Amino acid sequence: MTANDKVLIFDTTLRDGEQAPGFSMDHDQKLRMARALSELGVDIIEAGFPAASKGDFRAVNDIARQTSGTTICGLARAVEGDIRATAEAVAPAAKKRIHTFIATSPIHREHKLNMDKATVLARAVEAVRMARSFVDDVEFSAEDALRTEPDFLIEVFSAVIEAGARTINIPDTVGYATPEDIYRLFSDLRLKVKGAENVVLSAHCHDDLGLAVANSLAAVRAGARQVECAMNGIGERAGNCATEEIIMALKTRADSYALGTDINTRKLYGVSKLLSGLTGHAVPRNKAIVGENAFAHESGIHQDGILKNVETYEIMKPEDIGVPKSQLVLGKHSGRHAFAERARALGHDLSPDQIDEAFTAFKTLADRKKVITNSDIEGLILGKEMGTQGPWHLKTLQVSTGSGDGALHMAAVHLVHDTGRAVREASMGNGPLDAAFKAIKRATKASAALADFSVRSIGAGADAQGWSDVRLVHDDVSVHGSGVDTDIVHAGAKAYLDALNRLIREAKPDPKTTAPASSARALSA
Ligand SMILES: CC(=O)SCCNC(=O)CCNC(=O)[C@H](O)C(C)(C)COP(=O)(O)OP(=O)(O)OC[C@H]1O[C@@H](n2cnc3c(N)ncnc32)[C@H](O)[C@@H]1OP(=O)(O)O
Ligand SMILES: CC(C)C(=O)C(=O)O
Ligand SMILES: [Mg+2]
Repeated sequence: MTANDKVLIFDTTLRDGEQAPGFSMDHDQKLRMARALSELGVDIIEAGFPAASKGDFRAVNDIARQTSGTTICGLARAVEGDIRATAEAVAPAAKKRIHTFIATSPIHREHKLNMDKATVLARAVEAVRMARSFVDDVEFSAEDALRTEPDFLIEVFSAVIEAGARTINIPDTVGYATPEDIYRLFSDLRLKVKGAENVVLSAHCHDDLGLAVANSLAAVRAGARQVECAMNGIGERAGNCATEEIIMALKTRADSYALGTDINTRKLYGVSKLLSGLTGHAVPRNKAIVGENAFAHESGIHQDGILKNVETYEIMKPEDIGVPKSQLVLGKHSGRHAFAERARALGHDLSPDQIDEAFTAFKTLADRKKVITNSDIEGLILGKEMGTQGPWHLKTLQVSTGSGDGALHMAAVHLVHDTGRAVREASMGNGPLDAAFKAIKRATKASAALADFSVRSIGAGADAQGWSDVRLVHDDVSVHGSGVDTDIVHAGAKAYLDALNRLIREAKPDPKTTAPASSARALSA
C-alpha cells in the first residue's frame, strides 16, 4: 500500500472522546484503552491534553512510555506552556506527535480569542515552529475551519506548512458542514494551499447533524488521507466520527474508495465493548457496526432471506468485526479450549493466567445459569479485569433484607487488603445496597461521596447477570467503578469497591511517573 492508497486512522477516544461529559477515564483505564487501540492497529493515538492537569500529563506520559509501534500524540493550544508540557509528555514514545491548534473562524476570533486575523496567523506559525523544535511530526488544526473564510484558511495553512507542519487538520468543530461543503473545501485547499502536496490533509468531523462519518468520507474522496475519529463515536456534544464506522465503510465500500487502513477489523467489537465497560455507557442496541442488533434478525421475511443467503440482509461479515457467529454453545460442560476460543473471538487476548481465572469464574456462573451468552462472557472477562486491582478485595458479602414498614436491611462484608490484613464489618442501611456500601466504607475507612449508581442486565433471561456502575467523588476527584454478578446487590458492592480502590490508587500516584515540577509550571501557561 502506498501512502496515497492508505487512510491514516487518528484515534482521539482518549482526548476528544474523554472530553465529553460522563466519559472521563482514570489512569489505569486510559492505559488499558491505549493498549487496545494500539492492538487494533490505529496509526495515531491522541492520548490527551497534557497541559490540562497533572493527571492528563501523567496518562499521556505513561501511554508514551508503554505503547510501542503507534504514534502517540498530545494536544496543545498555541501557547508556549501547552506545547512544552506536550513535548515532555510524549517524549518517551518511539513515534511522537505534537498537535497544536488555534481557532480561525470570525466568531471564535472575535468572541473567544479576542484576536485579529494577523495575530491568529502569527500565533499559529509560532506554535508550529516551537513544536517543531521538539519533534519532527507536528500537526496543526484550524479550529472551526468549516466556518472560516476560505481565503484566510489558505493563508494560515500555507504559512504553517512553511513553518514545518506535516499534517493539516481541517476540523468541522461544531458539526455544521454537509458532505458537499466538505468535498468542496478539501478540494479547494488541495489546489490552493502552498505545499499541500507535501503534507497529509486530515478530517475531524463532529456529529451534531449526524453527518460525521459521511463528512469524513467526503473529505477522503477529496484527498484527505487522515481521519480523526473516536471509538463508539464518543466526543464533544454529539461526538466524533465513529472509528468503527469509518473503518468498516472504507472496507465494505472498497469498490468505491479503493483505500486501505492498517486496522485489524476483527478487534473492533472487543475494543468497543471495552470502552463501554470502562466508561459505563453501553452502545445503543441499533448502533451501526457494534450494536447488539447490527447482526440480529427477528422478522420472518428477513430470517427467511438470511437462511437462504446471508447476503440478502447482511452487507458485512460479523466475524470481520469480531462479532462471533460461533456454533459452539457454552455451558457447564464446556472446556477451557472452547472458552478461550470464544474469548478470543470476542476480541479478548487473555494470558494463560487470565484464562484460568476467567474459566473458573465461567464454571461457577455456568452452574448458576442455564444459558451462557456472549454478553455473559464479556461481562465476566471485563468484570474480572476491573475488579482485580486492589488494594481491597471482597471475599464475602452477606445481605439480609426484608420488605414492608420497619423492614431492616443489613450487610456484612469480609474484605482483605493487599497487605494481607482482613477486616470484617457490618452495617444497616436504607436498602440492601446502601447497607453493603456502608459496610464497605466502614471496613476500608475510606471517605467518598456516591455521585451516581446504576445497574443493568447483561444478556437475557431472569438469570441474566447484572452489570453495575458506580461513580464516587472525593476532593474533586471523580472515579468510576464497575462490577458484574448474577446478584445485583453483589454487582453493586463490587462496583463500589472497584471505585473506592481506584480513588485510593489515584491518591497515590507512582512518584516515578508523576509530572516533574517544570511541567507543573508549564500547566499555568
Ligand atoms: C475543539 C476542542 O476540542 S478544543 C480542546 C478542548 N480541550 C480542553 O479544553 C482541555 C481541557 N482544558 C483545560 O484543562 C483548560 O481549559 C486549560 C488548562 C487548557 C486552560 O485553562 P485556563 O487557563 O483556566 O483557561 P480557560 O479554559 O478558562 O480559557 C481558555 C483560554 O485559552 C484561550 N485559548 C483557547 N484556545 C486557544 C488556542 N488554541 N490557542 C491559544 N489560546 C487559546 C482562550 O481564549 C482563553 O484565554 P483567556 O484566558 O485569555 O480568555
Ligand atoms: C482541537 C480540534 C482538532 C478539535 O477537537 C475540534 O476542532 O473539534
Ligand atoms: Mg473535536
